[in-house]
Amino acid sequence: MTKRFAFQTAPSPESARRIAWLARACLLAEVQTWPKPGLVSHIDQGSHTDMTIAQFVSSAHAITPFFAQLYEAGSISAPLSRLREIGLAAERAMMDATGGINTHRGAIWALGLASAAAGRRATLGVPSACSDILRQHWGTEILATPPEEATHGGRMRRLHGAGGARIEAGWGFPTIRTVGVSALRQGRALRPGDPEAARVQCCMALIATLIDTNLLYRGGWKGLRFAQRHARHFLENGGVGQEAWRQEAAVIHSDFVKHRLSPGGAADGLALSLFLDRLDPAPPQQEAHRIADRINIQELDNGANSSDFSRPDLCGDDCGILRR
Ligand SMILES: CC(C)(COP(=O)(O)OP(=O)(O)OC[C@H]1O[C@@H](n2cnc3c(N)ncnc32)[C@H](O)[C@@H]1O)[C@@H](O)C(=O)NCCC(=O)NCCS
Ligand SMILES: Nc1ncnc2c1ncn2[C@@H]1O[C@H](COP(=O)(O)OP(=O)(O)OP(=O)(O)O)[C@@H](O)[C@H]1O
Repeated sequence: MTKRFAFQTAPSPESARRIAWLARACLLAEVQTWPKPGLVSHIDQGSHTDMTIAQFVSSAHAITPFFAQLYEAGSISAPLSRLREIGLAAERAMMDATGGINTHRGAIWALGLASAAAGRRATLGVPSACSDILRQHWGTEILATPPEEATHGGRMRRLHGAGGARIEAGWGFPTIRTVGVSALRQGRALRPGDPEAARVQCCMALIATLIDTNLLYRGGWKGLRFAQRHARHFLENGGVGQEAWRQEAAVIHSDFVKHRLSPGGAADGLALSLFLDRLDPAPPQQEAHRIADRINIQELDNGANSSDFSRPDLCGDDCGILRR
């Protein structure tokens, strides 16, 4: 008999809010990670002259309610066209919050679809991974959607045949699941008690593996290979298990900045890895390194039970992501 989750009917608005808080916590944890090669953080702007951490924080807060909407839409099996409407509204909120800077477009897409899948799973009451639910319910529609013409990703698809964020989502995030989430858990095992180190390990593993359309756009194949080689070298030398891991990662960060390289796909992948790590069950052999298989209601509440997503008194880490 199939093992069932606690709720098998329509999930509650409270569950939708918790998913949204979790998504926001993952976005804030991503940006508050240093050194991430070429990327914006609380320490510096990386390879970006037009983005600061303040914009990422404002953007994360502005888009939070849309993850709840996507969860609710997923719970009633809304078609991709409906998810798209909500996703585009989230993009507009992001642009309003940042003064027209694209901070989280890829993240809205990835965490948004994962939120919808979590809603669908809650209604079905099955123990499947959200990424499997995404692939089974919306994968075909996602893969059939023509690539955007005007975006960097669309151009990279035409020029280089790179699949980018759309293909990764359509297949149920295979790279994020197999590389990102595993590296996060490996990082925790290498440096227990240092969650930032685990996030750096995850980011490096994704840079080493993804065909990141941001890297391709800014650096062409040469830039992408340069980035992958440096990240691979870091991991082969022991990753965050090295004594001087932070200094090593900082040198790579400076090299990326020198070449204006920015692995935005890996940044989004880090946020999504944190999200899926909390939502999807771990393979049995990794169980020992897991803190929670599913959302821990107590921890998520963390003193915040308001339905107002914009409350300034909430630090944003309602899920304890930064402490794990
Ligand atoms: C598909 C999206 C990502 C736009 O397509 P685009 O061609 O611009 O994708 P592109 O490959 O450039 O990626 C956009 C962002 O994804 C990230 N990314 C880049 N490469 C990768 C990769 N290999 N894997 C995962 N993410 C990646 C980067 O942050 C990048 O900036 C998406 O923004 C979109 O279609 N939005 C419309 C709203 C929608 O349909 N939403 C659905 C529900 S949320
Ligand atoms: N911490 C981060 N630092 C930088 N980029 C990030 C970070 N987190 C996510 N990203 C992603 O990287 C992308 C930004 O990259 P980039 O600035 O190259 O794209 P763009 O704004 O589309 O292009 P450009 O600024 O070159 O015109 C965003 O889509 C965002 O999703």
